[in-house]
Amino acid sequence: MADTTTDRQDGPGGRPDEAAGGPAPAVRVEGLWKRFGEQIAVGGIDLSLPAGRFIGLVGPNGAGKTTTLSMVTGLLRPDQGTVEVAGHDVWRDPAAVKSRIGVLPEGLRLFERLSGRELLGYTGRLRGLDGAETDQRATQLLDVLDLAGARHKLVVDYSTGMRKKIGLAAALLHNPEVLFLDEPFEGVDPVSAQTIRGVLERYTSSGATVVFSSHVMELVESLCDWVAVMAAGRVRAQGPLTEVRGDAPSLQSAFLELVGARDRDAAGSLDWLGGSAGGAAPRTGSGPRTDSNTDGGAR
Ligand SMILES: Nc1ncnc2c1ncn2[C@@H]1O[C@H](COP(=O)(O)OP(=O)(O)OP(=O)(O)O)[C@@H](O)[C@H]1O
Repeated sequence: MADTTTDRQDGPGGRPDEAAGGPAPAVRVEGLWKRFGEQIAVGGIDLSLPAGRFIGLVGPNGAGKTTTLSMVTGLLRPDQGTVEVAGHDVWRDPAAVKSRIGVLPEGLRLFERLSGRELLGYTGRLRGLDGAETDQRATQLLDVLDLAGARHKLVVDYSTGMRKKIGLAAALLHNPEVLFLDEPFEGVDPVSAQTIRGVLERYTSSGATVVFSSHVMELVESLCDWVAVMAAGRVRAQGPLTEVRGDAPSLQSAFLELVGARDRDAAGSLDWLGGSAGGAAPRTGSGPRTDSNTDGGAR
């Protein structure tokens, strides 16, 4: 399992000078801590995420991904540690960082009473873009993200997937250097997921950086060329995808091993759940069920 940031693998957005130690990392985190009462959400992590990559931040529920992304993007103050994004200290120079990043946070809050088009117009003004530029970019983003037909609909009436897409459009409008996405594909149908994917690939191919969190290993494996694995508030591995995966048959297997979940057979104890093994007889009537199955049928 690797912890390297310099050994470039082929993938979208590759920069040849990186291997020579060229550009600064997109994100550098040192000794980052966050506690909520007794709970250590993030326990002193170091991260160095290279620029120009498609980076996946993965980990089981409660691993500390959202807390980390919130601290990295200036939404949550760390207890300890430093964060630099695009060479600027997030907590000492927040304006410099915020002008260079786009964020699609978890539990995205939007201005619900604006239409999608108005939301982008407002975002453009907040970002200091001139009207004509905002108009052009907004029209293109709405079109590419298949929201043109819903541009006059109020955001409050958007579906989950539409909200993700308008949030992504708002995060991309000012063409940030680094884009942070917390679970961007959650609740998104396969067609919209493909659209989002295309937009992100286009974005990284011009040298920009995407950092996104996800639980879906297949997705991370197919999209990312660099991954960081978190569990219980710590970073278990970080590096090029191929190195983190190592000899494992898939990122999923490597992930289960890294987070220590391989031997868990929690479902085995639920022997009352579902049918019996070997194709249970369908339940009929209201009589008692006979469970001859003793190995759980869940494996
Ligand atoms: N505001 C909060 N108050 C108290 N505890 C919190 C708070 N935010 C997060 N935590 C705790 O910190 C830990 C890390 O949570 P976090 O949301 O960062 O994990 P995650 O990896 O994003 O999880 P998931 O994949 O389920 O979204 C969890 O134990 C969580 O309960």
